[in-house]
Amino acid sequence: MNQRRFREREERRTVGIKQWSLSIRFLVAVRVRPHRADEGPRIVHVVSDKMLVLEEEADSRRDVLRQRRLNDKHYVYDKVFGENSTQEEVYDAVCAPLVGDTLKGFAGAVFAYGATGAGKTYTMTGLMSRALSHLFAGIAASEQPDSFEVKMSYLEIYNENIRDLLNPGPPLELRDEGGSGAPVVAGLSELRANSAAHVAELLARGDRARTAEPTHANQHSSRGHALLSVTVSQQVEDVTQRGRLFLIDLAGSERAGLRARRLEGAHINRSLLALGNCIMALSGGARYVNYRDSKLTRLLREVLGGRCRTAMVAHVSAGGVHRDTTRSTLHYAQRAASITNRVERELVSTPMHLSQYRTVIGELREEISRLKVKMKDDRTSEPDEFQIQNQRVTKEDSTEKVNKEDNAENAAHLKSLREAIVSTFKQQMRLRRRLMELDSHLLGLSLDAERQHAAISHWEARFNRLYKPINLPGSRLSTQQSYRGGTGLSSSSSERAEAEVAVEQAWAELAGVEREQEAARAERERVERQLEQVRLRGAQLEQELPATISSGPEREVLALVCRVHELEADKLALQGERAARAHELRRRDLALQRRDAQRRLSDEIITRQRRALQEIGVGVPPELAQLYELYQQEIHASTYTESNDIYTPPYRLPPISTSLSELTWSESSSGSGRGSSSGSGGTLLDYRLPPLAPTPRPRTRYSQGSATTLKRYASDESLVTAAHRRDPAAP
Ligand SMILES: Nc1ncnc2c1ncn2[C@@H]1O[C@H](COP(=O)(O)OP(=O)(O)OP(=O)(O)O)[C@@H](O)[C@H]1O
Repeated sequence: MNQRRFREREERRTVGIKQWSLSIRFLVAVRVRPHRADEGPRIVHVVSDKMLVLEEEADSRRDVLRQRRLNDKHYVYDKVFGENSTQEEVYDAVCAPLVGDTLKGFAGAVFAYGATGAGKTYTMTGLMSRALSHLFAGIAASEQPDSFEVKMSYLEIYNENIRDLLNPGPPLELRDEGGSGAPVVAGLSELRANSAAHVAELLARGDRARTAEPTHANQHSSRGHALLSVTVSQQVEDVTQRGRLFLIDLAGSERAGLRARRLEGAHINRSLLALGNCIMALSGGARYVNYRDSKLTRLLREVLGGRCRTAMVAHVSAGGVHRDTTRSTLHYAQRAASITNRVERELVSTPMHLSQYRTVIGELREEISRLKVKMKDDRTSEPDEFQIQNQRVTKEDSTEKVNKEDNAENAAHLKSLREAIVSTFKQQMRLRRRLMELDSHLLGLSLDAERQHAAISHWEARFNRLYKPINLPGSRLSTQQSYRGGTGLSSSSSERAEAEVAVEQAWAELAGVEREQEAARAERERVERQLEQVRLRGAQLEQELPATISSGPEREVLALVCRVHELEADKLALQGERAARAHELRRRDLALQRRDAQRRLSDEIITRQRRALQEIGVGVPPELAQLYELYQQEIHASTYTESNDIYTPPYRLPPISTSLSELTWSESSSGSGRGSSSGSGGTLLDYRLPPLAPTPRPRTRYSQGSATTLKRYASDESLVTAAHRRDPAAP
């Protein structure tokens, strides 16, 4: 392709680039795969290039959890590609801007997300070949095509094992290079690509080596994440500029339903969850992002955490049989998209005092440059006011020559002093930043450790009987051994295998985290000592100032430099506070997530209990009905406060008024009602519901029927369930 054609094409592509506004670092697009006749009615409708509608079930009255989803849902993204979209359109809007970035020495990434058979591989195949042709065309059209070198590697992560797709063999090890360096896949082949045709051949070879199996939705389903990495190096004078493009075809996001696939599914879900967490943390401006949770995120640390642009193309099928997976994909994508927008809001709400500091620092810097310019002018032209006054008091008989020599000597001394002070300031700033980074890293590591402990506790709780016999608190190894050696587990062997993998990984991660904590603490101490030395040196230099400086503007410049330094230090201190606050918020977020999970379970319990009662024709005692109603009001009240009505979490308890009238236990039928209620205990047991609230509140506190008292307990699920449990037995 010659230069003119390349430019024409580039101009066309700028449309896509413009759509990708600079404020969006993370672009979220959705592509709808063409509908097939065997997939049920079409339920996904593309309304515009940014919006689509998901039709919900028309008749869901029998499923109360779904009643709130009766209305069709609208979803908005940065870009929506309909069923007739072409590979070229997707490429131009999503990938072309990143290829432009790669040629300029930046990194970029595109992820294909979605359930099995939704079209991820189809899209990525199109993007991969186009991206590489575009790269080679860009290089050929450049001024110095020979200064470029293109290398590619292609790997697969399957069951947390890394495989080289260009040179298949045993699993490869992912090694942390230490510090903040990107991890390296030991032994991964990185081949030099000479042309688009050569690349096509390499890609085809890699695709053949991918792990694939037929699934219910796709005869040729890729079971692992495939990651193509293209590195473009350019020699610019004596510097090598390096751009990188990652194109990632993620494994299907659906839950592995088949038992045989449970482990595979656990690994897929784990890495997709880790990826989602990283994207959310990054989009939310978090200072610490946990990449350690999966190999996928560890490998993508460079691209996710750097200042590069990333795109996610979520894929959905238009047919009704895929409704659940489609909904879940749309939610995942919407969550990422909505959080991206929140970044802008957070920037606006930067604390006022911090922005004031910035303004003052900016003003001071302006002042410094003004004075510097002035000083330069003064030295080369007229003497300044200070010098004029100096000259006036200087004795008439002093020779001009002596003055000049003195001035030159003074100026040289001042220059070296100023340089020394500025250099110590810079050193101090660098060390302070490093300290902050280390603090933030340590905070993140403690969160990381907490998460791993939580994961271990989860499995411990689930396999309680396994842990009980050997209870040696404080000794991690022995707990682990007790886990391995334990018996009496009632779960299936695949569950046991899943737990074993998860617990082992959690312990390994924890050991890694602890090692990293130790190293970070040691480094922190070292940096602190260095900082103290530099600060002492700075103070000594500052002490020299009044004695040696005779020029007013010079002194002023140095005083201002000192002031800037102080303010910078204050700014860093504030940023540190902010990081600590952000850490606290993340901790609370975790707690909220747990509360949410508990609430969802409570909703589920209540719904099932009601369904069970309805099925056996048992009424609900009036006070319990009232509690239901209050619970429902509480849920509605919290839903109201949500500004984004488009995305409503699917687990809210639906309105119950209609069904309530059928269920309400009437006073006239109280005797039989109570009798049936006690019968319902057996039915509930048949459903194998877990034990209800452990500590029922005294009945008198809610049986009085007072609205205010009831309101106080309305959001307390344990009370609702406790009420339910106690009522059948009530006299
Ligand atoms: N936009 C599209 N236009 C035409 N056909 C498509 C499109 N997207 C997907 N297909 C076809 O649908 C089938 C499934 O697509 P694909 O293999 O890309 O799904 P996938 O999401 O990668 O699935 P898996 O996760 O199981 O690998 C393929 O036969 C593919 O050719």
